[in-house]
Amino acid sequence: MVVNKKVKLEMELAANDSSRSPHVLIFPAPAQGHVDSMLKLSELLSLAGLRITFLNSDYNHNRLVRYTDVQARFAQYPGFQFKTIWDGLPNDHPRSGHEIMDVFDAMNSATKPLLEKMLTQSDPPVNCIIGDGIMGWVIDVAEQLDIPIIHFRTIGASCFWAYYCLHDTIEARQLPINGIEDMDRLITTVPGMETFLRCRDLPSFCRASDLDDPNLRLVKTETRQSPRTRGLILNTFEDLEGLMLSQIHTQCPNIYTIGPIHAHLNTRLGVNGTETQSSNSLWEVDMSCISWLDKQPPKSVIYVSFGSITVMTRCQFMEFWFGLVNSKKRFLWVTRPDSISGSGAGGGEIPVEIELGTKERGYMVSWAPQKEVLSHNAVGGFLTHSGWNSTLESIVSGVPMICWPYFADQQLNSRFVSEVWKLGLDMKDVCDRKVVEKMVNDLMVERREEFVRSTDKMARLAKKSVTEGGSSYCNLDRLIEDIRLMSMQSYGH
Ligand SMILES: O=c1ccn([C@@H]2O[C@H](COP(=O)(O)OP(=O)(O)O[C@H]3O[C@H](CO)[C@@H](O)[C@H](O)[C@H]3O)[C@@H](O)[C@H]2O)c(=O)[nH]1
Ligand SMILES: C[C@H]1CC[C@@H]2C(C(=O)O)=CO[C@@H](O)[C@@H]21
Repeated sequence: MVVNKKVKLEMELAANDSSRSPHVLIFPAPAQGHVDSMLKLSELLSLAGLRITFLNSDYNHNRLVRYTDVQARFAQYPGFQFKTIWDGLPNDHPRSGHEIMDVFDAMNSATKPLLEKMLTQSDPPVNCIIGDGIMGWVIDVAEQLDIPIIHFRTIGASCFWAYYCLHDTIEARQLPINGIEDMDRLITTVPGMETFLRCRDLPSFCRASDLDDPNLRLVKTETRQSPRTRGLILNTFEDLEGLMLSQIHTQCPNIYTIGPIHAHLNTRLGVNGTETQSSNSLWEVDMSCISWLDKQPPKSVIYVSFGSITVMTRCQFMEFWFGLVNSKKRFLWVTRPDSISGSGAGGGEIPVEIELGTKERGYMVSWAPQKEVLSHNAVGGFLTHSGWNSTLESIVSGVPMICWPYFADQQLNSRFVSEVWKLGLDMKDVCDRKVVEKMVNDLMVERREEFVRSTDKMARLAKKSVTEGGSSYCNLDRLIEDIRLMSMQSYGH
């Protein structure tokens, strides 16, 4: 965006006058990975003096205030406020596993009219909306009320691009996938990924045999909405996803890569990554694992966590458990109370060798301070579901990964981790104790040096991007300037 001298002067004046500074509504999809990164964006913009309303679902907000200090933390920003809205689901809906997908239809019908009303009545008026890129319907509301809107998509650029190309992939009849035998076929319709993207690496929704599957339709259609907005914010950095970003650029000319956002926030707050991180968790954080880690030798522990949505069967859980114990490596494992599905969820007999091995070398918690764990000196590997935030947090901490993707973008992220960035191993579509044992040993011992070379390098690049003069640092400054400019144009609205 080109800013002339007069506008620049007005912007500077507005920046010094908080009552004139832009009022931005930030609205994430109601899930941990979205709330966390968009709250971090809110803090970054609050630090720059913008007035922020963070719109959270009632359900998640109750959990956020119960388990964190967000209210006290954000009270230091006079222009910041929380507002809440109904996500359209009953309170007892699980909101985990594949059932999380119910929220998108529910929001479209129940939340949309509530948002319209809230925006119409907002005092001060909202000058700019930063909406979650998976909820395209917010653009309709913004357009109707003539409010500028920017998208924030919380997944990586590579998955965004694969979603964007779904129309072409379907048109070229490369989907649907024809059964298990077809999983290793190369997909050639995503420019930049022709040589390594197999059917099994496509986002999980592409596994549907029916091309009208509502989840496939959701990601395909919503991704194509972003060019309607004033810009696209992505939690990534140039050195990681430059090639895919240049592809996206052909469709969305105004991209702001500002990630890794957790590291970026640390830079702007002037704290280093080793200090205790403030939490935006929707679960109670169990800090006891840090004292346990303090007693373990350097780089000896594999950290195991499958994020906030993954659900697995009891049988899969036991394969992981046996694999970890049999690897003879130390492990710290996050097992959310709602993470085991099906008839075995209530528990069962635990073989004695598993119990003993865990007592000797393992530690389990229901929710960990993940960023702190990953930057702890005792942690040498991460067995992850490849959620985008976890992937970035591991990259910043220089920790190699074993990927066991569950759904959505995770199947694609894990391919990039193993095949493109060489930051670890991909265990997708397999859940077998022998494979777990072997991969843990490969990551922690046999192939350690090779992975550490790449993880160290990428960690350095990630940190560089969020230090003054780095690409993400400059892009955030540009975003702030553009929001000020956009808002000036919409004053009087
Ligand atoms: O014990 C834990 C476990 C996780 N986390 C945090 O929870 C977040 C999890 O986010 P992510 O790794 O992205 O996984 P999901 O919670 O599964 O996130 C959803 O949202 C992401 C962003 O869109 C997508 O990439 C994922 O596929 C999708 O499942 C991370 O910041 C973790 O640090 C903790 O703090 N403690
Ligand atoms: C529940 C998932 C469906 C798609 C969303 C998403 C995206 O923006 O594509 C990423 O992970 C999820 O949390 C959402």
